[in-house]
This record gives sequence, structure tokens and C-alpha cells, in this order.
Amino acid sequence: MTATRVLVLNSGSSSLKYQLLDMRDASRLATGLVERIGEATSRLVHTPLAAGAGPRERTGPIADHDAALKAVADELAHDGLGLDSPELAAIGHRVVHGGLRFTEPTVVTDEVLTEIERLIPVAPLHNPANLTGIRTARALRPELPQVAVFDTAFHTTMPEAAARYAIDVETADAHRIRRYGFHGTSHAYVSRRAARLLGRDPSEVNVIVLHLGNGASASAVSGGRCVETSMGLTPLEGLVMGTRSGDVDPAVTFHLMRVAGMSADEVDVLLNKRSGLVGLCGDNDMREIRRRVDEGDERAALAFDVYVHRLKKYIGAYYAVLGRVDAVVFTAGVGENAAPVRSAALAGLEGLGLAVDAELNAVRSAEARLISPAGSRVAVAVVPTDEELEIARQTHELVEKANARK
Ligand SMILES: Nc1ncnc2c1ncn2[C@@H]1O[C@H](COP(=O)(O)OP(=O)(O)O)[C@@H](O)[C@H]1O
Ligand SMILES: CC(=O)OP(=O)(O)O
Ligand SMILES: [Mg+2]
Repeated sequence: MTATRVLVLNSGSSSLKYQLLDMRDASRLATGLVERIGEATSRLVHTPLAAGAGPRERTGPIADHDAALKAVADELAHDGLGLDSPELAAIGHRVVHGGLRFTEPTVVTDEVLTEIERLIPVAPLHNPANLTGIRTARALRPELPQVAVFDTAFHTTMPEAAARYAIDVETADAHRIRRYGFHGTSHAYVSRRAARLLGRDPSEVNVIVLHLGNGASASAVSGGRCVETSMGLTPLEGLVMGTRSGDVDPAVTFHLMRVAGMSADEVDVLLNKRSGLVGLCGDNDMREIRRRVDEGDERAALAFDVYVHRLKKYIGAYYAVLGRVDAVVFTAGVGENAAPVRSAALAGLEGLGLAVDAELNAVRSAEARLISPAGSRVAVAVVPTDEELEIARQTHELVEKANARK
């Protein structure tokens, strides 16, 4: 019997999303989410799809990602899908920062772990959680291939003009300071899926992808290759996010250090955790913000306006970078669900051939769909992302290749 299953782990700073897939047909056997890890109110929701059963929920403190993964392993074992199953071929891990070194999915070794650890300062919210996930999974199944799939990989095709910061070249190179970009697995999957929605080959189309989740980033993809993206050295640059500022004048940092007496770590926490939507209005969930806007709350309206203004600015910039745009595509939690964000971001851009059909935009669906009026020069689409499926495919492909060589 050949093992055909892949478990995918997507560890965020305080959450763990997972999917178990059978790669014979890419069907999902189980999915789930652990949220609020490290808090007293942690919650695990596990859906055993293969068993045809509904979601099971568990609440109560889960201290860290190690405990979270062990709880997930217990849930899977309960359905006969445990990590000890001989049908499990590999575990695929989302790793956010791969630096210059990792441009492809990579089988995890001790040396690979050391390198991911070295990159913690440039992905402080993400790489530590990713590492814990890998270490715990290895401890549970030491002989099983563990594959790391990097958020940065898709962006390594960016031209030097887009990847370089205009700072002293020797200093930048000595410290590997450049624009890496993140959410690449999502940008790759969504740009390909959007091409299919248009009935075109990815190699023929230019698309702008707007990945709007807790973290948010835009990318310009030409013929299937990333040519520009909004995140930089770290996942802090670019769009306004749930708790992150996105673009600010870098002088804000040393101004706060000199004038407000803040330490580098305090400014780091301010920009990464107390800024963005939460900094502007106290809430980082777009559902809550929209509810407050509808009630006439001015702080929430300001947060919404700043968010959408930044988004519109990036759409215009990436239009210019690409020259010709076939589609603007919204994805991730906010992009897939928040119709007011989509319509506001494209309002007034009819001159660029961009428009949103109000009725199509209001439709709630989990399917990839067009929301531009028929006959629009540029398509506008909503494409649900599936980072887990993409990670599973890349993991499976790598393991198959390695097996074929044996
Ligand atoms: N129905 C909805 N309407 C508006 N925003 C939503 C809706 N559902 C989810 N979101 C937004 O999506 C965000 C989470 O997006 P997601 O892609 O799951 O993020 P991440 O993977 O970064 O944790 C939430 O913070 C929330 O603001
Ligand atoms: C890189 C990044 O910002 O990821 P997330 O949106 O999962 O926080
Ligand atoms: Mg995400």
C-alpha cells in the first residue's frame, strides 16, 4: 500500500489551521482550527469530513503550539486518522520566512530548522510558531518526511527593481535587507485559479491579487510570475492590516525612540500589534467594524476609510506596474467576505476599466466568481484561497519525486 495522505499545518501567531488530505483526488478527510492559543479561552474546532460527521468543538486553555498540535493529533486519532497511520505520506508545514535560501518546498532537516530559526527576527510573529509545529510533528512521527513550504518562495521572481530598497547597497547586502514578500502560497494559488475562472492560461494573464486576511498583502502577477508585492523584509510593510500598520515613514520609528523614549522592542510591538485596524478603532475584525460603521461610529468609519484608501492606492500602483490588467482578485477572510471593502476599493476607477456589479458583489458564496459587470474591460473576481491545498500539493509532489529516486 502506498501512503497517499498529507497533513498540512498552518501555524499562525495564535492559531493553528490544519487539513488532512488524500492526494489521490485531493479530497479533504478532516479540517480544523485551534484559535486563541495561549489564552484561557482557546478553542479547537475539528471537522471529520471523511466520517461524514459535523464539527466537534473543545474549549479550554491550550498553552502553546506544541499542546495545540497534540490536541489535534488526539482528535485525528479519535476518527482513526491518527498521525501513526501508515497511510500518512508526509506532513506539510507553512513556513512564513524562507529568506534568500529557500525558494522551493524543502524537506526538513536539522540544518533547515536552524536556518528557519535564524530568520525569526524578520518574522517574529510567525516563524517561532512554524518551528514549534515542525518540531512537535517530528517528535510524534520521527521517520515521516516533513516538508516546509515558504510564504516567500513565490516572490523570488520579483525583478531587482522591485525587490531592492533604495538604501546603501553594502549595508543592505551585509544584512540581507531586501523585499521578500509573503502569503506567496496564496498569491500563487489564487492567481492560477483566477486565470482558470477567466478561461485563460496563467501564462497569458496579468492579475492583481489582494490577499486580505489578518495579515494583508497585494501582488502583481504577470504570466504566472510575481513581479511586485506589498510586504517587504518582514510582513509589516504595505497594506493596513488587522493589527499591523503597513506602510509608515520609517522615521516614525526613530522619532518615537528619540522623542517618546520608546525602545526598539516597544516600537516593534506598537507597529505589529497595536496598529492597523485595531490601532485606529480598537477592533481588528472587519465584521465588527462594518457593524460599528453602520451604527454611525466615527472611529470605525475612519479605520475603514484608511484601510480602503491604502488598498486603492496599491491597486493603482500595480496597474501601472503591470501596464495591462486582466483581473483584480480579492481573497482571504476580508477579501472573500466583505463586499463593502471590495466596492469601496474600486469606487471611482471606471476610467481604468474597473467596476463592481452591486448585485454580484452582494452574493455570498464559497465559489470562485466574477463580480464585475458583463463586458467589463478588466474582470473583478472573488477567489477563495486554499493555502492548505496548495501546500499539500507541493508537499506530495516533493515526496513523490524523492520516492521515485529511491
Ligand atoms: N463575513 C465577514 N465579513 C467581513 N470580514 C470577515 C468576515 N469573515 C471573516 N472576516 C475577516 O477575515 C479576517 C480573518 O481572515 P483570514 O484570512 O482567516 O486570516 P488569517 O488566515 O490571517 O488568520 C477576520 O479578522 C475578519 O476581519
Ligand atoms: C505573513 C502573514 O502576514 O501571515 P498571516 O496573514 O497569516 O498573519
Ligand atoms: Mg491566512
